[in-house]
Amino acid sequence: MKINGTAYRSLWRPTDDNRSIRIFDQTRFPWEVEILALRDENAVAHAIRSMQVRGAPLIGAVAAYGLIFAIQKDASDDALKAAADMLVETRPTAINLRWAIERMVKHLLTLPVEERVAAGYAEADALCDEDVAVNEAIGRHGLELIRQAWKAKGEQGTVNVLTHCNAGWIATVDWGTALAPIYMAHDEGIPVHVWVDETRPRNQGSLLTAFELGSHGVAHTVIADNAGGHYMQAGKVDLVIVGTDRVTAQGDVANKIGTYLKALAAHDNNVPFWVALPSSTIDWRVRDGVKEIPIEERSAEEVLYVTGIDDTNTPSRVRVAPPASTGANPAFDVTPARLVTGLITERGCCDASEEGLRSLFPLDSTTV
Ligand SMILES: CSC[C@H]1O[C@H](OP(=O)(O)O)[C@H](O)[C@@H]1O
Repeated sequence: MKINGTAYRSLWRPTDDNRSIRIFDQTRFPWEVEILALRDENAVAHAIRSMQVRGAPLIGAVAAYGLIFAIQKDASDDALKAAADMLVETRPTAINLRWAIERMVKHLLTLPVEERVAAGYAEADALCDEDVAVNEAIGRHGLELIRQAWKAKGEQGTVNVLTHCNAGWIATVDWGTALAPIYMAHDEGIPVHVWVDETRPRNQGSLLTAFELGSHGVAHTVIADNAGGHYMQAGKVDLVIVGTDRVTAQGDVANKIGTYLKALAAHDNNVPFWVALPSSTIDWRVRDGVKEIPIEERSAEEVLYVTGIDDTNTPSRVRVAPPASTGANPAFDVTPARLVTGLITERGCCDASEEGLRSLFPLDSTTV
């Protein structure tokens, strides 16, 4: 997608330095567009932990290259597995990280040591290209939902979509998941408006989703996380589309903290609640998301402080709780499948259930 009229992916290999990758430092958005060069697995691990790079599919893709940076030094089985373990541990909830690393390790272990670096770059490049194609397909399938909402309104007014956190192109290699249908609807001329949950505590909504939508010219309004239910009650939300970090075999959805509360409000107000995901986000090995999905606990400082810029455009960080107060910061929650209208995948839309998922991804077509 574009930033200031220039087309980018959120991750790329520069032609003049092909043993490195480039990413945006997403902690600087929207105030600055800072590009980081990564050429070492420890720098990749730091970028993921510190959320310079974030978003389930994107952290998987970046970690894939981090694995190659490690085996450039030592491509032995033990070194490969040690680097894989280190990178997988950087963030526990998004299954795409583990999926990408396991895909790379499985491929590289079949090869002689001397072939692993070149083959690794080829596999990571392929993984990125696949992510772009998959997300474009998600966009096309999700676009149909927005078209239906537009028709249901007699093609009058606007289609109002609420989204939580950032599941846009900067959360993936390109296009995004939840935002891909919105971009396509906008480009098709459907008047779409997005309610953007600010998404405390790191404000991926107000800082990243609003930045993305504004860059693409999509109408949007930033709202407090707690306002979504109010707008649903007022009939101002036609559908909710969010991303996800892990979907279980029975359709439970892990996503940014606050998603569960949005799903409850949507269910109470009969607002369709859709979750957009590539199949790399399905974890076929777990069923009960509430019991089985590890929820990342991040620093309480992310809750106790807010980061932004002051009126002099100076980056600032202000405390929003008494000095003596402690905080807690679970980064994700799990929405039970019963609250999910459906899943938007690269192969189409399906119910949030094992039957629904298997209708699109039969057992023989997936790695269990
Ligand atoms: C397309 S995956 C986006 C998903 O990842 C985000 O988490 P984080 O910003 O912490 O990496 C959020 O849960 C989004 O829904």
